[in-house]
Amino acid sequence: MSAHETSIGPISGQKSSKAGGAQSKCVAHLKGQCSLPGDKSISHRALMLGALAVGRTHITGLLEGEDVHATAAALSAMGVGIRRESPGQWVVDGVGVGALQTPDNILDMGNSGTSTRLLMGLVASQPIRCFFTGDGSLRKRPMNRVIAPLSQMGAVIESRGDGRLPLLITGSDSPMPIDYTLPVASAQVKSAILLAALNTPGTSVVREPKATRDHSERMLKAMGAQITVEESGTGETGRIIRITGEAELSPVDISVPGDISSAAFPLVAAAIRPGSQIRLKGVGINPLRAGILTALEQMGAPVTIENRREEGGEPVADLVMTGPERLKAVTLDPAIAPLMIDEFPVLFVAAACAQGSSRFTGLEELRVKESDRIAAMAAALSACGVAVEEVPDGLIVHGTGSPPLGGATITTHLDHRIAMSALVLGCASDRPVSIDDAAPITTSFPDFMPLMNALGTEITLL
Ligand SMILES: O=C(O)C1=C[C@@H](OP(=O)(O)O)[C@@H](O)[C@H](O)C1
Ligand SMILES: C=C(OP(=O)(O)O)C(=O)O
Repeated sequence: MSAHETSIGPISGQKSSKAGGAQSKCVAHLKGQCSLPGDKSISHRALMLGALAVGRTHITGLLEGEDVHATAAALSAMGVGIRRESPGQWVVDGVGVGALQTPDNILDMGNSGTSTRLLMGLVASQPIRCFFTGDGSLRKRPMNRVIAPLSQMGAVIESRGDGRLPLLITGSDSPMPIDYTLPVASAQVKSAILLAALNTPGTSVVREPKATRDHSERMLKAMGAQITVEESGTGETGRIIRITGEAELSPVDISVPGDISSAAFPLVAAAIRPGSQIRLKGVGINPLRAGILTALEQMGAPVTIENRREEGGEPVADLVMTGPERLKAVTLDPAIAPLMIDEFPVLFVAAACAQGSSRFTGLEELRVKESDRIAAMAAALSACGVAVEEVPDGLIVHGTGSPPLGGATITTHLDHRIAMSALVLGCASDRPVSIDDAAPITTSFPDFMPLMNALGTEITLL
């Protein structure tokens, strides 16, 4: 078996599912309990930091979606031994910081922004060269946000000219530490710099004006990196992260919690069907990811948090949602945006079923995700009879408190979150809601349909 293979065959970041649509019908309510697939952000980091550790990392609960496969395939192509032992159980034989090899082919990152930006960071401070490309969605996404700091650290990055994939990155053999203030609230940019800093002499500093998910910092600390996190005291939630390079990371066993971004779909489906009662077991509730819980509470659908515990340095709990008689409209504080950035499309669905006008702003980042999620959801909701107003940095959703009309086929634009949000909308609409392409769902939540249907939804492939 070559280094690029696992016991289940070659690791590939390519889509395996056939294109085809799906449809969701109105159901009375959702009932039951389930566990969610592993957190996507933590899964990427477990593979990458495992790859840089000296020795063997055991991972349980790894998300086996296409985005995480893209990360595994790229690391494998760079000489890291990665093996799948059984569902969710993976072993990574780390090569140590600074010991990755130039892959012998282009790295296809599929649909995954996190894989691309974090791996660019990893490559930036090592004397290797990688070509990165991706699917039609990823090739439209902005990479200048990582190209700028990584170039300052010494990497040479050639892109198509507009800072988009495909690009070629030549890592530096004498990288320089950086003191960098993030111009956008982005955990991907922060993590790219932290990964580059690991093989850079001296101390690098990342200043984030608004706190973003801190999975990289937590895992780096657990593996023995010299990293400190300080509140910046600038009024907002800012932080200053300092990391000292030429590090040696020690492997740790990583248990990946359930993904709160995936949990948002059954939570909202239950919230829009009165009388629903669901329990989602073992979901990560890192405070920098848990904005969806605050938002749903403000809409009159509080989540009960039970059995709180800590697993692998991350807070975890069981989440119980009881579908309320009616949902209230909300004007959400824009400060919450980084704490639930990927959950907005499905929160817009909750707002469509609420009584009154909800206002969501501070969401300019949603326009540069797998699709322009503000435009895509505005189109989806209005096609289903919901009045919306698009603003440059957000969406106003005029809910009437009665079920949306539905009856439309929604264009998913290669975006898993648009696909799943539209299917959640169908659970509470007068007429079925269809999507043109269900394949993107496998990027983050391959078991979405069976899991949702076990809770009572009626979602079928077309
Ligand atoms: O760091 C991560 O794992 C992620 C950060 C977020 O992106 P940004 O950093 O672009 O906000 C999020 O949207 C993405 O799904 C995962
Ligand atoms: C934005 C997302 O992922 P990525 O940036 O990794 O493509 C997402 O999962 O919603």
